[in-house]
Amino acid sequence: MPTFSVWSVQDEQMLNLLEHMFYKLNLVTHFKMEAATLRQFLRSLQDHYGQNPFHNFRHGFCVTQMMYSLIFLCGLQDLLPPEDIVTLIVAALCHDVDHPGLNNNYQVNARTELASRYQNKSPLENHHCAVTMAILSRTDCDIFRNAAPEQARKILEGVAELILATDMALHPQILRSLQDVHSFSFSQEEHVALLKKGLIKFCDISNEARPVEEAELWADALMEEYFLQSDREKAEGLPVTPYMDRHTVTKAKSQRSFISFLLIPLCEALCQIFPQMTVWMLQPLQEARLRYERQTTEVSGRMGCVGESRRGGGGGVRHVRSVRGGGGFGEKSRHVRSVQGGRAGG
Ligand SMILES: Nc1nc2c(ncn2[C@@H]2O[C@H](COP(=O)(O)O)[C@@H](O)[C@H]2O)c(=O)[nH]1
Repeated sequence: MPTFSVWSVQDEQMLNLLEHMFYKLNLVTHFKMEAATLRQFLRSLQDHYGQNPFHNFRHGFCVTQMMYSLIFLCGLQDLLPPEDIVTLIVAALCHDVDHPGLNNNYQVNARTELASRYQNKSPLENHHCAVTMAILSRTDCDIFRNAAPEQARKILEGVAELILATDMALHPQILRSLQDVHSFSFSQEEHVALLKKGLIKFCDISNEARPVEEAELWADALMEEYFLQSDREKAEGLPVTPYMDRHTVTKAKSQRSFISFLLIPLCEALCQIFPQMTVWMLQPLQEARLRYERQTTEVSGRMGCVGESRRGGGGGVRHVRSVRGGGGFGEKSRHVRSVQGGRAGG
């Protein structure tokens, strides 16, 4: 369940729990996976995840654990074939493998080798796919080695498609398509394809649906990674990603707008298909939004000015201006633009 404590498990335990998920979902039997190969696949993934504050193996584990919870909560095993279930789990597990802790924005602006390799198009997500496929192509890690070749090919294709869908630059487009589906049908291929993208995206960004102590740790880790990136952008004379600047950004405001404008709308679209997500996912998100709203107004009140700031005084005003933009819906449009927008997200 989403209330499971993902921060209390040790590295080795994560491997055991992941293994358990494959067994419990009947994937080992269905795809004739060999126990040693599954273990080696998981260990190799763990080795290939970076040691970043946020984008590390625990994040991969956490996203997979959320997917596992949703599979049970939504009864997906009765609605989708095992090929789709394994695709969802493997994609969740691999979706950020070998993340360098610097997002697509940085890759493009710094003209990194990854950006040029993928012509600035979702460089990180393309890289996560490439590393995933390289690991799965090793005989000792090929968990689909005993599956029918055509079946294995389709699964890998599906995994790649889902990993690519986690580029936040695609968020508005995927969300809109989900919102536009009015009578969802499991017999319509396009509906199911869209649902799978919606599910992995939700799992990827769903930390705030977790209990507050768990969610806060994730938000802190993300802020730390963001601040390290913007420090580096400054040091290298690159454009500073506005929502990563330690001198203007606060966790409460960042989370409040992320939850309001990106996470809740996605969750609501999924709740249309699975109303059982309302109590377990949407309600905790609404509570988290309220908590952050309270935090931002409390700080504003204490400071006796309109905006919250890490620096106070002039920094507060500057932050209000830079986040709100000036227009009535400035905060929303600015956040969506800067997190996803025309520029690379990741
Ligand atoms: N401000 C917040 N941003 C978040 C949060 N959770 C996720 N994110 C952003 O989304 C992407 C997801 O992409 P991935 O690289 O993890 O696949 C992530 O990088 C963040 O930028 C959140 O709680 N708050």
